[in-house]
Amino acid sequence: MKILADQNMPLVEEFFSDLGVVQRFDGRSLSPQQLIDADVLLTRSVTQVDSTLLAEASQLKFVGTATIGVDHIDRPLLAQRGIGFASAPGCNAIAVAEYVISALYAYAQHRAINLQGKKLGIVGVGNIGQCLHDKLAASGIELLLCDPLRHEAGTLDQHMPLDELLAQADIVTFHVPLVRTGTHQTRHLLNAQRISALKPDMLVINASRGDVIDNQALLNALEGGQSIDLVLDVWENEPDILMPLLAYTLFASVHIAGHTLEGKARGTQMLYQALCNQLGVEASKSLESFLPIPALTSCYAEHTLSEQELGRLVHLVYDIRRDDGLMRSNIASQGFDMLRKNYPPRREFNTLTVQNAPQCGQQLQQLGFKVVNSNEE
Ligand SMILES: NC(=O)c1ccc[n+]([C@@H]2O[C@H](COP(=O)([O-])OP(=O)(O)OC[C@H]3O[C@@H](n4cnc5c(N)ncnc54)[C@H](O)[C@@H]3O)[C@@H](O)[C@H]2O)c1
Ligand SMILES: O=C(O)[C@H](O)[C@H](O)COP(=O)(O)O
Repeated sequence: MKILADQNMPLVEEFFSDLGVVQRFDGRSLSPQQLIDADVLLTRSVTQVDSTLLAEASQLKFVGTATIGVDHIDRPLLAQRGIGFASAPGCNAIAVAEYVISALYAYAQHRAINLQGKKLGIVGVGNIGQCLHDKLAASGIELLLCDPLRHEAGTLDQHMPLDELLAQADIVTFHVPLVRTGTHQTRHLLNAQRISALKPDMLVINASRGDVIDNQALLNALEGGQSIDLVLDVWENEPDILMPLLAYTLFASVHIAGHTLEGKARGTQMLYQALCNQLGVEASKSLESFLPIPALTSCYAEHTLSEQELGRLVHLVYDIRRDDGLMRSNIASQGFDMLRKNYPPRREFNTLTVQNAPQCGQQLQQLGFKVVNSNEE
């Protein structure tokens, strides 16, 4: 069996080599000819899987994308051709939620403000939005939620319509899928009209898909003097992004919010499990055995942590300013895709154990850290 896999997908050989021969490809330049004798295609978000790409793929039995987003896959086409499909829902939800939390603490430090008492609007309360909500539940930040689909389905009581949320929130973060048409279209959800109505100095975070915010309208507003704090991980038209927008961002990154080692590895593991399931073989391998030991595994809290100290702990594991610096300093010389390819290792909060933290243990645990009291060791 020939398994074609994106070169930026980790651990493919470790998981899949017992099932077939693994061959790697460049996700942006995969051609229909490369798929002629492929049985399995494993992609990331940069490959458009459509009728053009699959024109000569007569042997293809399975397509997997090691991502949460599926807007790059023509799923009706796969169903029509009887090709099995799997994505990796939730694989990097923790990573994206922790990206946002790192952004929040860095923003608070930058503006010399407290997050406690601020209102954070979460737009899209699926795997990522819910994970962010749960991590921040004991933070003292007031959480406003917007998800009309969950509200209509009766699974979210606390829903607030988007325009009301934007009027009330101090910070808004987007976690919706990219939907290009229909009643719940998310393309340009934050459009020129909504941008112009934003409260002064509002913090806007986008780690969903670039097209969710009208980038040109945002740039026009900023060039026109509107004051918005911006954290952008995703951009319209990646990798050829609207470069002038970069200068107006507080923190910017190259679509890496989900790229913890754990998040990417979980994506590969989920595709391995789905393919094993389709083939009717046992999925015997697990990612725990493949992940390296983190550099920092434990620290000691002497007393209850203040909000600023909590921020320092968050940034000990992941500081968004590292990624902002990487993008700002290197985008011109290396380009968007090369920075993504060479993204340095990043771990999740639960790789750090905080000892002796009884007073703030609940908040730390909720954020995702491991907590032990000294007398429990
Ligand atoms: N930056 C990154 O690295 C990165 C990583 C992972 C995922 N993503 C993006 O984030 C998106 C969300 O991920 P998820 O795992 O939470 O997906 P999900 O499907 O679990 O949740 C999305 C939620 O958005 C809601 N929604 C849909 N349309 C909406 C609208 N118009 N207004 C408000 N809510 C709406 C849905 O009802 C759903 O609950 C993905 O589709 C992907 O595009 C980005
Ligand atoms: O939808 C997702 O899961 C993310 O956007 C994903 O992490 C994108 O990263 P890529 O697949 O391009 O590496």
